Amino acid sequence: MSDILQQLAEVLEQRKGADPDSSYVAGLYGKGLDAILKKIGEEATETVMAAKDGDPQQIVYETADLWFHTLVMLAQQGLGPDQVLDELARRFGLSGLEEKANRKQ
Ligand SMILES: N=c1c2ncn([C@@H]3O[C@H](COP(=O)(O)OP(=O)(O)OP(=O)(O)O)[C@@H](O)[C@H]3O)c2ncn1[C@@H]1O[C@H](COP(=O)(O)O)[C@@H](O)[C@H]1O
Repeated sequence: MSDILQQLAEVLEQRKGADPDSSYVAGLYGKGLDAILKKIGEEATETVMAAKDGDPQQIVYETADLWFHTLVMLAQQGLGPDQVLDELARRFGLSGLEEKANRKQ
């Protein structure tokens, strides 16, 4: 797995239980799941708008914001990037149609 995803996941774990005023992530945890999900929605919209504008730097910036907030959501739910990467690895090599067929079972 990407080193930075692993390192970031570890920091996100460390922020659990921290004073909400002590950091951005601790503050998000303190606000609860709905606040985290709201950020994901906002960052997804900003990513879409960046892609429509076609500015490569902005697309990367907004996608990083989206990934980051998704990682916060995973951590809040007791999950991490490992599980998502494992799922992508499981799908790798399957065609889209095979993956779709698997979902129906
Ligand atoms: N990668 C990030 C990261 N990406 C984005 N952000 C924050 O996510 C927010 C993005 O939201 P917006 O673009 O809407 O900006 P904003 O208006 O300032 O957002 P709000 O504060 O109003 O929600 C900003 O506050 C960014 O600073 C991040 N905050 C933290 N990290 C990582 O998380 C680690 C832990 O962060 P702390 O808990 O703050 O120490 C840090 O060491 C970083 O590695």
